[in-house]
Amino acid sequence: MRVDAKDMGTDLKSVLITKEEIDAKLAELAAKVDAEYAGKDLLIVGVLKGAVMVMADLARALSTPVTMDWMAVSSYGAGTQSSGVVRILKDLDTDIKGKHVLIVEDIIDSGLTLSWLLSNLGSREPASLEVCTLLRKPEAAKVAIDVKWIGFDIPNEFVVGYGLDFAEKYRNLPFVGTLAPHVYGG
Ligand SMILES: O=P(O)(O)OC[C@H]1O[C@H](OP(=O)(O)OP(=O)(O)O)[C@H](O)[C@@H]1O
Ligand SMILES: Nc1nc2[nH]cnc2c(=O)[nH]1
Ligand SMILES: [Mg+2]
Repeated sequence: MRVDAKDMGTDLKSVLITKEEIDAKLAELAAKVDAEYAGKDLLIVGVLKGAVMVMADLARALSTPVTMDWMAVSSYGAGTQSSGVVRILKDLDTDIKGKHVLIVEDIIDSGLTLSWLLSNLGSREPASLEVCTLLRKPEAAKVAIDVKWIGFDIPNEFVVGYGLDFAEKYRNLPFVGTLAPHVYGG
């Protein structure tokens, strides 16, 4: 069965990226990651909770054997504005010193979460540290963070689905969509 915007009642405004487009993009990204880490041990680190779907599908699209770990962070801010102050809610289970580490994210928006993660994980002396994100918004393209693999550059709209939530809902949609204004009080 195929879920589309109509199955969401009136909550969704549109489907921005279909499941088929996500699958094709992840296959493309996985081939690049495979090529980069051929013959190396790779640890992929997912940032909870949004990156759960990307981690699960990217990992299965890879030919490279990987180990997987997770971090959960919360960023403080006033209202919807992120301040860049980040707190670790769940740290990695493993020591990454000397390991090849790939951070996997669902979305980079202001880039503050990722900047903080790169500096935090970078200080643990991994052999290498790179980032793969499914989505990137225009704000992030302006900040100087080195993101090696990007799935889709998307417009500055609030998106949900495929791991991304609004008030913890919509994470299990198989596609990425935009919300109708009435859902978020717009
Ligand atoms: O570039 P930024 O402006 O920092 O925003 C991106 C981050 O925000 C979202 O996570 P969130 O903190 O909402 O938690 P979640 O993954 O549990 O939904 C998303 O999954 C990224 O981790
Ligand atoms: N769900 C969701 N979370 C975000 N965090 C930063 N940008 C977004 C977005 O567009 N959607
Ligand atoms: Mg997240």
